Amino acid sequence: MQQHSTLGEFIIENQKQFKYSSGELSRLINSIRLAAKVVNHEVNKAGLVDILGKAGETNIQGEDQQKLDVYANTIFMETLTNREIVCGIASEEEDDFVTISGNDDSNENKYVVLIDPLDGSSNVDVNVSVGTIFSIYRRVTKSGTPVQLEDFLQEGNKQVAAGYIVYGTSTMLVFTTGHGVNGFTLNPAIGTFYLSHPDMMFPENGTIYSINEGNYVHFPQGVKDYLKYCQMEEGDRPYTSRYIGSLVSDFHRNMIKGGIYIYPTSTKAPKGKLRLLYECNPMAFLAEQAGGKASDGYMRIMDIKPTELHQRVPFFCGSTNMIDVAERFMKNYPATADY
Ligand SMILES: O=P(O)(O)OC[C@H]1O[C@](O)(COP(=O)(O)O)[C@@H](O)[C@@H]1O
Ligand SMILES: [Mg+2]
Ligand SMILES: [Mg+2]
Repeated sequence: MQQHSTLGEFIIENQKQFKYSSGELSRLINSIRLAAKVVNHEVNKAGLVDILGKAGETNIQGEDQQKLDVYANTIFMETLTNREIVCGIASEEEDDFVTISGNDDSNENKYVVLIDPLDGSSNVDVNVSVGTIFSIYRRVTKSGTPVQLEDFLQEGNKQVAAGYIVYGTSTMLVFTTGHGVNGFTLNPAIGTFYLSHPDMMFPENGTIYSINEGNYVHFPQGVKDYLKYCQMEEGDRPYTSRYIGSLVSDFHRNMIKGGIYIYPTSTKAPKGKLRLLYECNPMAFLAEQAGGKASDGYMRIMDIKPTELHQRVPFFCGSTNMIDVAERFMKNYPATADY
């Protein structure tokens, strides 16, 4: 595909590659593109409008919702609902999944979307890059009937598409439909996404590690051992520590430069912090499509059978050789998280 073609052209050009290509998935990705532009507009002027700070509510995970969490959630929910292209949506900011029924109460649409409307919430007020993460599945229950929990609790290896938007120095939409990973940069002057990063690939090796070392004393021994390994004077080590605190932004940097992101279990978070369905599975799909790897330190993230909508898992994601080494340290000790 010729570089700098628009996202719209790319979608039309590649539609025939899309599994079950009936145009529905294209319309769905186009709607995510639209919602991304609306949210981007608000993020870019966050200090000027009343969108900073806490919303005064907590979500089902007991986290204080930021105003931008709520705003982004509303925009993505409305954009996807109004276009009647999905039969159900699950979101970090919604307690339960939302059934989208058509005018006649049934819904022939075949896709469900799982979304983290605003990723990196702790960075919103301090003007550090944040993102949105999405994951798309075909429903498994009969179309025309109300969507069920089982339509959302599918293994990551069943995803038909996944991606993220990073609202950073530039705004990019990066996604996969199972045929590689492509990145599109928004030209804010004309509101159009252009193909700027075709066929993105994780370097097999990297020298960057991303982890919140402030939790070091609470980490499992395998993680402590791996961090010591990263910091030793040997070969291409010590590695460089880089941690933005927005999964999307840390992942994006590591995919371009080579690196590993780890959010492990800890005595404070025995199952880890990140959510399997709308954070780890979509990033794992992208990582694998970009020649990288994603696990919980022991098993492939996308083979984990989900049991709850907001379940958390430990997350190791990045350059293949770095994940292999980290897993070798983890496998010296029994897994602590069970699901
Ligand atoms: O502040 P911590 O504990 O290091 O956690 C940071 C991690 O939590 C997250 O902010 C969780 O995502 P949300 O902001 O969507 O809740 C990740 O983006 C990030 O990598
Ligand atoms: Mg998140
Ligand atoms: Mg979030």
